[in-house]
This record gives sequence, C-alpha cells and structure tokens, in this order.
Amino acid sequence: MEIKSTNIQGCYILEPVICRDARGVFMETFHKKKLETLLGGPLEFVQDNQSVSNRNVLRGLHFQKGEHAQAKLGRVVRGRALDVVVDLREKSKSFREVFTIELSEYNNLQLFIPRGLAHGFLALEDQTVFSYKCDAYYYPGSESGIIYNDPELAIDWGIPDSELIISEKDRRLQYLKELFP
Ligand SMILES: Cc1cn([C@H]2C[C@H](O)[C@@H](COP(=O)(O)OP(=O)(O)O[C@H]3O[C@H](C)C(=O)[C@H](O)[C@H]3O)O2)c(=O)[nH]c1=O
Repeated sequence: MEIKSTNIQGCYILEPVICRDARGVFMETFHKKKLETLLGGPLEFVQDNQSVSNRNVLRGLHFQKGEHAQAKLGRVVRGRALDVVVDLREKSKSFREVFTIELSEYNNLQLFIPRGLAHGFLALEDQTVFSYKCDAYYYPGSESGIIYNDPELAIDWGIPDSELIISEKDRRLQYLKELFP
C-alpha cells in the first residue's frame, strides 16, 4: 500500500499493491496494521457502507457532528466517481480547503478522510459502487452537511448544474457561512 498526502491535513490517497496473474487481479483493500503504520495512529473502523449511484448522481457534502464525527476510508469498487472533501476543522492549517480526486475501479485508489471533513462524490458512470469504512456509527441526529454549490467552495463538478441528480435533502444543506457565521 502506498500513501500520498493531499493539501488537506490528515487526508491521504492510498494506492494498494495490485497482484496480477493469468487469472486476474488480487489486492488487499484494507490492512489495519499496515494502514495504522502509514497513518501513524490507531484505527477502529466500526461500520462499512456501500452505495450504488447512476451517472450524474451527487451525494453530499455530508458529515456527522461532534462526538459522532466519522473518519472514512473510501473507494470505488465499480465505475468512477469524482470524490470531494472539505476541511471544516477551524484549527486545521487547511481549514475551508477543498480536495478532489477521481476514484475508480480502474485506478483502485482509496481516500482516507479524517474526522472533521465534509465528504461527497459525483458518480461518473452508471451503477458506480462506492464502498467506505467509518470509524463511528451512523447517528442520524448528528447528520449535517454543506451544499454542493456553495460559492465559497466553488467546487467544479464538471457537468452543468441542470444535469446533476441530487436528493431533496442534499438540496437543502447549509452554506459554509451558516456553519461558520
Ligand atoms: C449514511 C447512512 C444512511 N443510512 C440510511 C439513511 C437513508 O434512509 C438511506 C440513504 O441515506 P443518505 O441519503 O444519507 O445516503 P448518502 O447520500 O449516500 O449519504 C452518504 O453520502 C456521503 C457520500 C457520505 O460520505 C456519508 O457517509 C453519507 O452521508 O440510508 C443508514 O442506514 N446508515 C448510514 O450510515
């Protein structure tokens, strides 16, 4: 497993070792001890999630507040997605910064997302399967988020707004200026 830093403190790109032979491909998609060594600290994932999205579906930008904040290890098992995180940690050197990366079944990349970041993605192919580990349980009462088209973030999703498929819930998410008045 190789690790690369991003512009966001504690957020890392992970590239698994791909073992290919005449039968196909094998890779370790998660190895607790190796990842703890690479990240330099303990990891205790407690919940795995998976969503399937057709092309142009945008999920996010979501986070859980306070004690229910989740670190995530995300990857695309099938298809392609533009993955986006925003640093919402006021004490972080990268506070308010955005990082985007394409995760796909073709590049096998993963993204480690520390607690305190908002996360979302745009599916770039039909039936894109996004799978991720969380180090805290889902806690509906702590759910929050930032709206995908917040002008302060100016995220380029790469397609016209009219083509985006977004849940009513996500269309009602707050702006950064409401979260940090
Ligand atoms: C997140 C979650 C949701 N649910 C239920 C709640 C709804 O009935 C249904 C769909 O939930 P939601 O629309 O919040 O799903 P996404 O839009 O994919 O949410 C995720 O989107 C972005 C990309 C994230 O990083 C978050 O982990 C997560 O918020 O699954 C659960 O039962 N458990 C869960 O952990």
